Amino acid sequence: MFSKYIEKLLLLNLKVPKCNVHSMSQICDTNCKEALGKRMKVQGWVWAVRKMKNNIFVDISDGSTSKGLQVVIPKSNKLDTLSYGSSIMAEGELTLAPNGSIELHANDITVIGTCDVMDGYPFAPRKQYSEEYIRQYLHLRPRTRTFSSLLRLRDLTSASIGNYFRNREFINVHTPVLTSNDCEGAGELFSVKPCSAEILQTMKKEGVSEEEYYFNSKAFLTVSGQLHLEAVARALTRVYTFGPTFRAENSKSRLHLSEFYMVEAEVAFIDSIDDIMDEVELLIKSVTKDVVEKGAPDMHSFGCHEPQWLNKKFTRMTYDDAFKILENNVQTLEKPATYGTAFSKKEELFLVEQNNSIPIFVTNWPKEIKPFYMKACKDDDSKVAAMDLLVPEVGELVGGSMREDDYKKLKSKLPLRTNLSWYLELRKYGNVPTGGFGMGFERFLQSILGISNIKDTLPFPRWPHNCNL
Ligand SMILES: NC(=O)C[C@H](N)C(=O)O
Repeated sequence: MFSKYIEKLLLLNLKVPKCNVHSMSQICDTNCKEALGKRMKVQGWVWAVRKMKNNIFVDISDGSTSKGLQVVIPKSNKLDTLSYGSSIMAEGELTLAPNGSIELHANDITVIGTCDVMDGYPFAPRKQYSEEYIRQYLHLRPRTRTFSSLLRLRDLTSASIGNYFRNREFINVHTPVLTSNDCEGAGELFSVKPCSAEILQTMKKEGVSEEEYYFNSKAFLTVSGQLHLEAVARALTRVYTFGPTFRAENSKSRLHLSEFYMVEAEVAFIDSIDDIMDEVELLIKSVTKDVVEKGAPDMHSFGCHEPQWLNKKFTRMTYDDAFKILENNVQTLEKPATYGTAFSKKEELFLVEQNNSIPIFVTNWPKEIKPFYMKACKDDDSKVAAMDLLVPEVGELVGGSMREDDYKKLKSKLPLRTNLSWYLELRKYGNVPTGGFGMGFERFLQSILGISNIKDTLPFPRWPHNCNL
């Protein structure tokens, strides 16, 4: 296996690293017999140090895999500055330990960066810490085993989403982060204005508003790439974007972030929301299967299992039917549901729970509570062809709809949105029906990895009053 990796590099015409430093993933994951007896150089951070009678045992990790490598050094070496948390480089021979795993018998260890564990380093080996405790040290959190597993699983999931779309012939489009539109119309925008001294001075001189000077219009951080994606879908047919989106919601809940990544897809030439739901279900199940399979060691060290719904068909029901279920369960819910409003988190979670924890697509929503761009249902003008996917523990994970493609109907909904004339114009030239969806990436990670708090799904979470680090 190990030599196969080298072979692959050579095939790609890439140079095998000269310094002969190998990653833990190359050494531990391949579990290769060929590497045994070879001299290797490794580098990483120390998880734990055990001083025994003749030898010092050091567990190190470079973060490339969930596994650590045990380095064994004769005690005759003077290594006063070696402690957990320090960074080291070790050189020696790879051998098989009595338990069958690979270890490095080092004759040389260099401490690259010391770690004074008495001077505030917040983690000690083999100690369990709560997520809240670890979250206080965002800059050191990647050093913990669980969080480094999370980061690798996040990477794997993100790559798997890219592969899924490629296999399904979707084209990746980078939609802008800076925009002048509020796609969702909910006003949850962060506004952007320049703060360069030079520009500020010019603005003052010219007496122009700070907010509108730079772009000639107000600018915001995007809440969704959908509108731009609709423009590209009317040329490339099947497109997706996967990038950061921002919502100025005043919520510190375990399910909200001010900055989150969203996977959004848009498909042209479709005429039913059912096609969108089929795509969402396939995406979620394919990516989850892939992560469960390829990420097994990290899922194990992270302490999570394959989600129970993975092999079950997702339920589909209308808003009206979901509402009836809520109405019939007033006692359990304490508060009666109000028809024509969005479901509360409690109601969303209840609906999934009573469905044996199988995800539910809720369709045919009252038009008043959904954004302007959604298309009316064919058989009921008071409802829109939209869906929300509700999943266990998280509630709403995906939202999507057929888009209003009738020029006149859309125009009547746009009077207050003069800056969206370009969006309306899409319905004028070679118009086609489109539909699409958006899935919050962090909520997806929460649901497949069983993470209770969304702040533990990405390295540097942003939420109200928290943007210092
Ligand atoms: N692309 C989408 O359909 C997502 C939708 N704009 C939302 O933010 O919920």
